[in-house]
Amino acid sequence: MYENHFVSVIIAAAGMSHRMGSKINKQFINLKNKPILAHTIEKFERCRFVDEIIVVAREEEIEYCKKEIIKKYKFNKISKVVRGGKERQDSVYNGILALDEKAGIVLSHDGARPFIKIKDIVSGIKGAAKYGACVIGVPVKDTIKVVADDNNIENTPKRSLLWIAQTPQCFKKEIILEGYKKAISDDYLATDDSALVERIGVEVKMIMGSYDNIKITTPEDLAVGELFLENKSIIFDNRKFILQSR
Ligand SMILES: Nc1ccn([C@@H]2O[C@H](COP(=O)(O)OP(=O)(O)OP(=O)(O)O)[C@@H](O)[C@H]2O)c(=O)n1
Ligand SMILES: C[C@](O)(CO)[C@H](O)COP(=O)(O)O
Repeated sequence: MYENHFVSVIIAAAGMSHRMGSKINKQFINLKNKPILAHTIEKFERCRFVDEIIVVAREEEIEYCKKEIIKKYKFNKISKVVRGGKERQDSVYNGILALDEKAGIVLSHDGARPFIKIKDIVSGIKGAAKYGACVIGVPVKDTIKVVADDNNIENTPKRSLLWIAQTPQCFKKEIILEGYKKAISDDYLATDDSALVERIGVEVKMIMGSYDNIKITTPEDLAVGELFLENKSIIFDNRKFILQSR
């Protein structure tokens, strides 16, 4: 609970892992001997404000998920495991339909983002309570180009305005519900939840997160992920910088 809001988290884990090119769902691949999805769920389990976690899994993986992730790692905030849909948006919507009736704040999170920090989850929950809608993200470091089909560069957006949207994306329940209902009635598909809320005219705040909250998408992300879990530190300017603080 956060300030009388019941906090629900939807973890989307029902993708096909096409870009990983793996036979098994990438979320069941081990990083330091623990499946990626277990690393992810653990962060939300350990966040004291989180009341329930709904895992969205592929229908054929629901039983595996219950046995090899939830039971094995003794997670006890999981209220339901529901089946996913064709797109991430369909999967999150199935999670929304399964929310506890007490839900007041709803977070959506990618099962494939295991390095989320608890402090950033807390910022997201507080942001949703304060503003109604917020997204955890980081400013881009590179210059971004808009490129046409023929590879010609069309334009160069001003970098200082560009942020990478990560998850969790955090909303008051009625706001995310309205965004999803409108998207469904308009047959509108987006790659994140915030876009559905932005298009109904609700302001969404961007909240500074952490650069290590990467999405495990392609094989090189696994190597980076293993490195993060080493908890290696680098020292410069008499400051200690820990690659991933847990
Ligand atoms: N129909 C879908 C598609 C994606 N996801 C989840 O949404 C998150 C972000 O998606 P992404 O990294 O793109 O995963 P995949 O869709 O599995 O990857 P790909 O596009 O390479 O197949 C992942 O945790 C993924 O499991 C989901 O629950 N349901
Ligand atoms: C929601 C998301 O993780 C924000 O960066 C991202 O949009 C998911 O997109 P994908 O196409 O499912 O990788």
